[in-house]
Amino acid sequence: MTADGFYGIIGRSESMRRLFRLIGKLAEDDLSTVLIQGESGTGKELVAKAIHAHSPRASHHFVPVNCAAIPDDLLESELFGYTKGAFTGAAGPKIGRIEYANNGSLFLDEIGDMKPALQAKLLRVLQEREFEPVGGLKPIPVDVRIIAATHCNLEQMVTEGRFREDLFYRLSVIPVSIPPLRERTDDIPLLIEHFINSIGKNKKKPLLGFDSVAMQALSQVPWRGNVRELENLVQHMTILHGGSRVGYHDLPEKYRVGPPPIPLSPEKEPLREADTVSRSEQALLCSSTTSIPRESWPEKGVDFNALVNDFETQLIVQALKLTQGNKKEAARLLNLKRTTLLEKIKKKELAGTWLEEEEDE
Ligand SMILES: Nc1ncnc2c1ncn2[C@@H]1O[C@H](COP(=O)(O)OP(=O)(O)OP(=O)(O)O)[C@@H](O)[C@H]1O
Repeated sequence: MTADGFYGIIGRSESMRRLFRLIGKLAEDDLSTVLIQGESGTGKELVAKAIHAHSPRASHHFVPVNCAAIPDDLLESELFGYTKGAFTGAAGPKIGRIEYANNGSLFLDEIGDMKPALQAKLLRVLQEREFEPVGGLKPIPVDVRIIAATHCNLEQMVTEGRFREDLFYRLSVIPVSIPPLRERTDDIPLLIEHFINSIGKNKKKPLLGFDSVAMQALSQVPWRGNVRELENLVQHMTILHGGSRVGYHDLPEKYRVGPPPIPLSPEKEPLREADTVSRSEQALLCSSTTSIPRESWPEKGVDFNALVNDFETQLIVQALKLTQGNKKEAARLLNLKRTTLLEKIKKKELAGTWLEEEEDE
């Protein structure tokens, strides 16, 4: 496990750290079947690959099969293979993916889409550790670890009679659940940095980053497509804004949720990853102006000046919003001299587009 992830799975949030520890444990018992559950784009295939790579099976094949992408009538021969003459067109025998995965791992993605007849055949592989190819009579022994994944609620499908109960229990010996991205927004800055580097590697003008206002907005997005959606956004922004830094107004409309968030700080330099983490920790502190719970204090302490500066910025922006940009009135609300307020606005470079649009007294 590195500071930022595990086998290429990026994440530092508590839920992801728990997941990495679980994957580590799974390596100790490399026969048990694993069922990975998570919304689309949460990284189920990455997790399956990490389980394989961390296990004693790592030097053998990791064989992925997407049960939803292969037509029903082909899936059986893809998985189990066939003998010569098994059906019209079977001019010779063909090894199936189960046999190809012998001593390694078979990753059955979208297992919820598997038809009942095949579910029964798969159950046999799990119970007997052998199978018959299509058209074959002789069972072939196989030593394969099955890792299944689904975005469906398989338990519910069992209740509705759409998935075999016995197979469900066989598969879910070790259930692994990947949380959706909206429940681990702490990981967003780290993931963005990772994608900026990987997408920008071969680009003349890689993206320089996202400013703190854009980053704040992204932490409020529901991310229905999870990490895949975030990766696509970084790709999209690299094409449009390569060589510069993405601001709130550069984001596609669906990511500009609500009014422009109040900037955490007016700094202009690119947001480094380490800063990003402390900024989010600091934002948490900023939201509580009177008392700060003990557990919210970052281990390495806080940047007092930056926090006070951020809070001052928030107050000024709020006053300006309340007064529709009337600086005289905002100064009155803040009990500041008008000239003091003007100086602060200038120093903080707060004249963002939304402020400029407002009427100056
Ligand atoms: N934690 C992560 N760190 C780095 N990249 C990630 C992470 N999670 C997902 N990705 C990337 O997001 C994309 C989608 O991941 P993956 O295919 O593993 O998701 P999935 O849950 O299997 O999706 P689906 O259910 O749609 O098949 C991939 O490009 C993957 O590399």
